[in-house]
Formats: sequence, C-alpha cells, structure tokens
Amino acid sequence: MDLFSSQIDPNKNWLPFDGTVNYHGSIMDFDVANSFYEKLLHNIAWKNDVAIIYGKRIETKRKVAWYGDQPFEYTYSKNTKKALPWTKELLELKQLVERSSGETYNSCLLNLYHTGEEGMAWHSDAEKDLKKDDAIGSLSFGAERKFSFKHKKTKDKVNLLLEHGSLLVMKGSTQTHWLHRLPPTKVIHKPRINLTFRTIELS
Ligand SMILES: O=C(O)CCC(=O)C(=O)O
Ligand SMILES: [Fe+2]
Repeated sequence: MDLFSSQIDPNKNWLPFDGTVNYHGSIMDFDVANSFYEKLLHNIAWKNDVAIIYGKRIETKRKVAWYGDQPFEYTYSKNTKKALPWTKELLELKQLVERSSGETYNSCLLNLYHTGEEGMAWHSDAEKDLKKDDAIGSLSFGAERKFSFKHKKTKDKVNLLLEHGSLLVMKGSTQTHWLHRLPPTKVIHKPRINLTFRTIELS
C-alpha cells in the first residue's frame, strides 16, 4: 500500500448523482499485488476476445477470460462464453473483494491489456443475465490507468486513476445511468489486468 492509500475514503461516492462508485485504493500490500499479477498473467486461460463491429467480426488485441461458480454462459457482442471453474488465486481474490466491498459475487470477467494502446470503449454492464443494480467489484493489477464515467443523458464526466492492487465498486443505478470506459493511451507500455466480479442470475 502506498503512503496515500490511507487517505482514500472508500465510502466517498465519486458519482454526483444516479449511481454509486466507491474507490478503495489498493486493498493489499504491494508485494502481494505483484505476486497476484504474475500468477494471473501465467495461470489464466487468456483468449482474444471477439467483437462484432458494424457487422464485422473483429478479434480484439485485449485478452479476456471468464470464470464462475457454475459453467455460466455469458453473451455479449453476439459471442457466448462458458465460465471456467475458479482457480485458487481467483477464489482468494473473490473473498478479498467480497470482504472489502461487503457484497457477494458468483463470477468474474478478466481483461488483459498488453499496453496502453489497448482499452475498452464506452459501455455499461447491464447484460440480461447480470443481476440488475447489483454491485460489480473491479480489481486492477499492473499499469495504472485512467478510468472514466459518462452520464448517458447529461454527459457529465468523472475520471479516476486505478492503481495496482486497487478495488473500484460500481453499484446502485450506476449501470442504468452511466457509461464507463478505459481510454487508450500512448504513454503506457506495460500490461494491466482487470478483474470484474459480478453476479449472474439465471432465469
Ligand atoms: O478494465 C477495466 O477497468 C474495466 C473493464 C470493464 O469495464 C468490463 O470488463 O466491463
Ligand atoms: Fe464494464
């Protein structure tokens, strides 16, 4: 944990209205975060993601993986993936995120951004199998990157820096009213791993 982590208020709501975003800063020691980063880099079944853009099937440079309590099927951009069983590291991280956020989760989507040139475009996480208005716990490792929110109607913007080992929690009506993105940048050359813990609700 860095010198400033103790000054971060995890109860502060970073959104001015229509949702709740709490930033906890780093929730583990720096060495522990380094060790998780290395293990995730090597032990996760990373695959290139596929997106449908203007009707064309595009393979993203960013890699993804999907884990859960059950072999949940997860569909986005017309692409279905089946959740793999938790690894030891992912279960440890899930417990840590559950304890820190006071919420529970049954699945995790992982993203690996090799350099700053890889990011994620504006979207909200409100797929039909995600429990509505439920918390999403977002854990980051590796390169520190800017993360942005934009209100769907007012276009208000909020920016945060997501540090190594940090936890961001999005909850309440955040996904209904706000988009978020990971903007690409030319000044970062190191990888970043992000884990979003979620609750899938089977209908
Ligand atoms: O990489 C991030 O910080 C966010 C990823 C994200 O928004 C998602 O997986 O839905
Ligand atoms: Fe997202």
